[in-house]
Amino acid sequence: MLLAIDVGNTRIKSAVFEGNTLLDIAIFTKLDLQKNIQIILDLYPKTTDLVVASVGNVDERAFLVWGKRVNIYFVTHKTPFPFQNLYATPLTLGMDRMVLASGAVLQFPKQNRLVIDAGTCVTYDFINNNDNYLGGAISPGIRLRYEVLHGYTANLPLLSIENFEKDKNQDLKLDLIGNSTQQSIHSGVINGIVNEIDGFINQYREQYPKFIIILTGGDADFLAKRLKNTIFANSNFLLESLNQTYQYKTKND
Ligand SMILES: Nc1ncnc2c1ncn2[C@@H]1O[C@H](COP(=O)(O)OP(=O)(O)O)[C@@H](O)[C@H]1O
Ligand SMILES: CC(C)(COP(=O)(O)O)[C@@H](O)C(=O)NCCC(=O)O
Ligand SMILES: [K+]
Repeated sequence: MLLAIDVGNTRIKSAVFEGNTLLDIAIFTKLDLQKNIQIILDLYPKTTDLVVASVGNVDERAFLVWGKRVNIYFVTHKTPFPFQNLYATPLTLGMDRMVLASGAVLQFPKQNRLVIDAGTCVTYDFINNNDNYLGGAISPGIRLRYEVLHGYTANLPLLSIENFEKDKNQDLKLDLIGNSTQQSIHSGVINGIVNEIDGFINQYREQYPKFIIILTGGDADFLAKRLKNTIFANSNFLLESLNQTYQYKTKND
């Protein structure tokens, strides 16, 4: 059994795998890291490997306490990946984006792929049908958008997706024309991000008529329902990709 750990900028996501089968998931913050890993390893004593990919500021040493019990592997730029990295600054490419690209290549062979990860940031990653990683884009995620509007102005309140869902009584429809400060902010953040993602997809389509789209990250389900483009959301894609990247590395070392 393998425990995959994805350290993002907001949360830590972890999953236990038996081969390719995902058995369990746990999401927690950095403060609860030690406690939660201990709980998972006690629940799944057959875990032999712990694989970590991080873009957050968690010290690698936090994991080493389990070094006697399991093999610990940190995914790095030296890890073998199933694609050629054409990013002009490959060493600054986020480890999460590399793992997503890896999962896209391993799960969807021989096609153009666009991976959209809506987490702290929204990241776009494009890997073409020759398995060349080309790059993509980075923009602020939903929570970040709400927070900067409040943090960098004198008069805007701090709102969130939770206010939005409560205010709108889970209604999927969001007014284009916000008729209050609150509704204007929700329109700007939610309509803004939805239009951004649909707009990106449409622009990619002008250059690449055919590609598959993978939408993942903490806001994937929320966004998938609202996009004009039909997209299958898989919140676990990064964790699944981490498991597959480790299997690929084991075969190619
Ligand atoms: N319980 C939660 N705590 C924090 N963010 C959440 C939660 N549920 C959903 N989200 C959304 O998920 C996003 C963070 O996604 P996530 O994939 O965990 O980010 P990261 O990988 O950058 O840590 C936030 O923008 C927020 O809107
Ligand atoms: C862009 C990111 C901050 C996204 O982080 P996340 O939203 O997944 O927490 C991360 O992938 C990162 O630190 N990247 C380094 C820069 C780059 O990928 O070019
Ligand atoms: K992201």
